[in-house]
This record gives sequence, structure tokens and C-alpha cells, in this order.
Amino acid sequence: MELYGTQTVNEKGHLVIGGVDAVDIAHVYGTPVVVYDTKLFRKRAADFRQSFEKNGMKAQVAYASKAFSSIAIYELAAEEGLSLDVVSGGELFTAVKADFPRERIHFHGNNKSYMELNYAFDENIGCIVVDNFLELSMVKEIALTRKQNMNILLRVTPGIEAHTHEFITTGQEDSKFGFDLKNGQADEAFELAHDVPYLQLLGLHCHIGSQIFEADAFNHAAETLMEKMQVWKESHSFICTVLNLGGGFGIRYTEEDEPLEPSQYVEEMGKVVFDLAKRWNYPLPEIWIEPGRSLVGDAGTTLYTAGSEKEVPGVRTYVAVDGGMSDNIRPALYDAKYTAAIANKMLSPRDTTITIAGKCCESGDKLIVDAVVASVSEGDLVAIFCTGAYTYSMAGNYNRLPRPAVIFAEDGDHQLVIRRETYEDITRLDLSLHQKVRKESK
Ligand SMILES: Cc1ncc(COP(=O)(O)O)c(C=O)c1O
Ligand SMILES: N[C@@H](CCCC[NH3+])C(=O)O
Repeated sequence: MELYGTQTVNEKGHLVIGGVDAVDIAHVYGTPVVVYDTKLFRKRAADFRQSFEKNGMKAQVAYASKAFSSIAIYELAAEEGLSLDVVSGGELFTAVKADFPRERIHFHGNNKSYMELNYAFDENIGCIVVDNFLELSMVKEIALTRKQNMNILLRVTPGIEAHTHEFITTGQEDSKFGFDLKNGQADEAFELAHDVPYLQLLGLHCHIGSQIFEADAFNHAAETLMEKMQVWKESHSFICTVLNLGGGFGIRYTEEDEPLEPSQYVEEMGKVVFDLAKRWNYPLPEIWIEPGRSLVGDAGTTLYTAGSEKEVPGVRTYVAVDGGMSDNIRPALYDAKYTAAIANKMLSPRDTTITIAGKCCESGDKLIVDAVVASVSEGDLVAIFCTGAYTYSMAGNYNRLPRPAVIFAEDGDHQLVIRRETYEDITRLDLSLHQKVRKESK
């Protein structure tokens, strides 16, 4: 079976992450707990950055923090020289709490509110990625009223169908995101945006989807956007200085997944941009990318404790763990596949097939169907790998289950970065009918 990043197995037959025994982690923090191998995060960040540097290309690698947003991961991203993609006032607030360098924050979202946009101006962030006409008019008004400069990119949908799960493609024409590149919307947005006092239109953005394996899809996107940039150069002598090609670089959840190295995606798309710029005598734009999953996905492992077991004779054996769809909605939502191991029995033969179920009141709450693992008993530690992206950040309180704790492990040290939710936390917004509450003024 595949281990990820710094993971090893020690002489006790325990899984070790970041130099820390998973069994010790469970003793100290309880379960479920999400453990990040921060060295793997650092390595991925460096791989992305260096792939550009080595080819002499100016770039920004922005961590798409919807994959996992917390103060500590933002601090780590800043340390590793990354920029930051936020998609809401809440993520921006988290970035401010982490004191993330404002000039490296990029603000996304298909329905940013007036309040959120003002917040971005208050913090004087690096760039707003404008998604639609309403937002463009709001950004203009705010910039003019405040007499404050703001960099913007226009997000476009290039009409590219990436081969991934239907729910996580975003670059196709039938999408809620961005200005359509082919039906004139992008041109109209350009006319409205390229010559506005206080607004600096840096260039274009697209994001074609997530968990993509083929470099061709990114190359095609780069080419399509460069063509549009060339059209505006000819028609308006306008030069885009930034080309943002989004995220979406796939990772290996199971052996069926065959991603490329981050550097391969980046080098190929960089070459497309470089060659076209040369052919058209176009000043080489800075390339920005926004990896999320490929920075944190396989760096995260969730540890659960095995509980009840139910055999359905001739069909399957269910083993329930102390979390489930409340901390990882992806199997239920996307039919996402994961692999698992019994973290305290890593040297035992993997001779048992079980379905790992959660504890939520929902038949579909299965984390892995037919996982092949070592023989498992109540109290064993179940590790599910590659849970670093879109799990904690999509977690909820269904059945009022508390969200897990999150820790970072590196070089034998471990640190709590999000404490486990308590029942008090879960009820903190509830009001009793017997409480005297002042009515909100109209
Ligand atoms: C605009 C944008 N950028 C970046 C990402 C990050 O994608 P991924 O986590 O697949 O790299 C997303 C999510 O798919 C996105 O919507
Ligand atoms: N949340 C999705 C991907 C969507 C990414 C955001 N645009 C996932 O878990 O795979």
C-alpha cells in the first residue's frame, strides 16, 4: 500500500506521520483527528515555485485555501512564499488573523457582496478576481468613491471540458462562474474594465476544474486565454501583465489515479505561454496559479477509532468509526474514493475487507466501501489517507457531531492548530425560548 510524504511504519507496527507515532497522536488529541504532514506541504509549495523559477518565469503560486482554511495553514503558506486565494469574507478574515501579506491575497467568488468587496479594499489586498457584471460595477463604484487603487483580473470561462467529476468542472460554458469567452461577455467586460480610474486590469483568470490529470487541458486553457489577450492587444494596444490559470492539479487518492508531478503541469503550460508570447511578440505575462488539493490533499490523514461492527452475511461487514460524512462529505457527495489502513497494525497482513461507515444517521454515510485492511477490532485506529483537501473545510455539524481536531506534525513534533469542537461550541449560537433576547431592530 502507498504511504504519502514523510509517512513510515515504526518497529511497533504503527503508522508514523511527520516523525510522530499515529497512536500517540490519538492518545494526546483523541479521534477523529486530521494530521497534516507539513513537510509535504512545504515540498509541494517549493516544487511549484521552483518549476517557474528554474525556467526564468515570473509567477505567483496562490494557495487555493478553500481546500483547507485555517490561521496556521495561512501562516505556513506565507512562510513558504505562497500567495493566497480566498473566496469569502470569512477566508479573508482568517487571512487577516494570520497577518498574511495583503499584497499577495487574491479574492475570488461568484457572488461577492458589497460588504465583502469593501473589506477587500479596507485590507488593500493584492487583487480582486472579478467574476460578473454586477461585481464589476460594485468594484468600480467602491474604487471611485474611495479614490483607492485596486488590481483586478477578469475571470473567464474558456469553454473547456476537463475530464473530472461533473460537479467539480468549472471551465465549461454552462457554468455559474466568470465571463463567457466565446459569446462576447468577456469582450464586454474588458470594454467596461480596461480604462477605469483607480482600477488596474492586470489580465485574465480561468479555472477549468479540479482533480485533473491531463496537462493538455491546462495547455489548451493557456492557449485560449493568450489568443484573447492577443486580440485585445491588436484592437486596443492593451497588454495583460498577468495570466492566471487557476488550480485543479490532480492527486493520487487511489492507485487508479495517475497524476503528473506539479512541475510537469507548470512547465508545459509555461512553455505554451512562452512560445505564443514569442510568436506574437507579446510581452511575457506573469503566470499565476492556484493549487489547492495538490498542496494539502495528500498531506492530510484522518485518524478515527473503530467502533461497532455489523456483518450482513454474504454481503459485507460494516465497521463504524467515530466520524463520517460530517468530517468528510466527499464520498457521499462525489462518490470520492480513498484508501485506509489500521494505523496500529501496519505490519499485519491486509486480509480483511470491510466497509468503513461513519456514525451519522444516513445510510449513505460510508467513507470507503470494500476497503482491504488488516483485521480490525473495536478500539483500533483507522487511518484514511489523502483527506487534507475539501474535508475539514467542507465539514458540518450534522447530527451535532463536533468537528475534529487538526494537528500539524513535522520532524517528530506535533502541534494543535484547530482544537476539537465541543458541545458548548456547537450550541453557542442557539437561543433558548426562555432566554430574554433583545429584538433585532428593523
Ligand atoms: C477559482 C479556483 N481556483 C483554484 C481552485 C483550486 O482547485 P484545486 O484544489 O483542484 O487545485 C478552485 C477549486 O476548484 C477554484 O474554484
Ligand atoms: N470541493 C471539491 C472541489 C471543488 C473545488 C472548488 N472549486 C472537491 O472536494 O473535490
